[in-house]
Amino acid sequence: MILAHADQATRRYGDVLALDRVDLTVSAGELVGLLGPNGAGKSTLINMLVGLRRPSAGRVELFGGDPRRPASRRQLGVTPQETGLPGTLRVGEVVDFVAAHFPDPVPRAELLDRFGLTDQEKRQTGGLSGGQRRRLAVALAFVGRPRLVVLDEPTTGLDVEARHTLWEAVRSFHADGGTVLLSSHYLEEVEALAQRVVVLGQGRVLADDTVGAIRGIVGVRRVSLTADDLPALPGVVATEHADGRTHLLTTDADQLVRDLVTAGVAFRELEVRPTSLEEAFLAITAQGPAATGPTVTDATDPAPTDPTAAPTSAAAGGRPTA
Ligand SMILES: Nc1ncnc2c1ncn2[C@@H]1O[C@H](COP(=O)(O)OP(=O)(O)OP(=O)(O)O)[C@@H](O)[C@H]1O
Repeated sequence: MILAHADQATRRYGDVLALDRVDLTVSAGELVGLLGPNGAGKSTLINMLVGLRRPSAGRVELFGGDPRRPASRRQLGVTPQETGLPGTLRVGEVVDFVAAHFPDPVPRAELLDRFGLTDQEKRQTGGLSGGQRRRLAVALAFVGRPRLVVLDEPTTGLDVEARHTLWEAVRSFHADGGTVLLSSHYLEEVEALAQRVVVLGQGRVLADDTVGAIRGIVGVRRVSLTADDLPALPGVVATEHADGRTHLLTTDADQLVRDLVTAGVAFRELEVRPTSLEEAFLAITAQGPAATGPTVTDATDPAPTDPTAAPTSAAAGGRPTA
């Protein structure tokens, strides 16, 4: 059963094309990670799916209806990127206030325990730390026993322990049959939680598949070496320089090494290793519509334009992204 659906959803803010014909389907029981750099369109997509924004073109559906209708949102729990809490209310009171809107809410003590907030129950929310406030905002998405929870960067500002507590809560919700869509900058978060990852870049879906499949399809390798001078080399997705070493990201490490030898490069300490999901993700993003990898430094080669190049086929190899 499809719980949330975007069909060619497009959103403009004035001249800014924030989302460009995005297709996304979230089915019951899935835990989907939405990954993308700043400004990729994650919040815009989430806000449209939960009824906070209207698409400029295309269609969005929640539980088979218009997300802007309250009836469509009854079984939804949301934590937007930014939330305001009434500063003078105590944590327990805020939970009770939200719980009062639902027929069968999670008991206060159980919810606070699940999110590591038991010790804060009697404190006014205005006196909480940023991380505690964030945890409370996320906890509130679960209070009404929703079928679908949508979390926009839920762990921003949380320390490692708080992040792990929150992951456990999300996992247990999912294990009990809940459906989750969460956006994140943290790749380890998506790897730790999600079965499926949708990569957004510049308002487009660049890839939609399992974490493993995306890494496999992209197949980016990191070729590290020390060399005084490097010519332009084909097949290099991105180049980084650090501590006197050059790191070349490529989808064909064997060919790159052959090219280095053919070009007569006097390299030392050559090392080839697989990349993390983060590097694979950056490689996909770097080859999005305008080829602007967010943290890839000093890309010396233009992104390949060959439509069969690996990152493009990452999109084609996954679920339909056109
Ligand atoms: N209300 C708005 N008015 C004008 N432009 C907007 C508005 N909201 C978002 N945008 C623009 O739309 C694009 C997508 O923004 P969005 O917040 O959806 O990205 P994001 O992937 O959630 O980014 P981040 O990771 O930084 O939260 C950006 O270029 C942003 O500047």
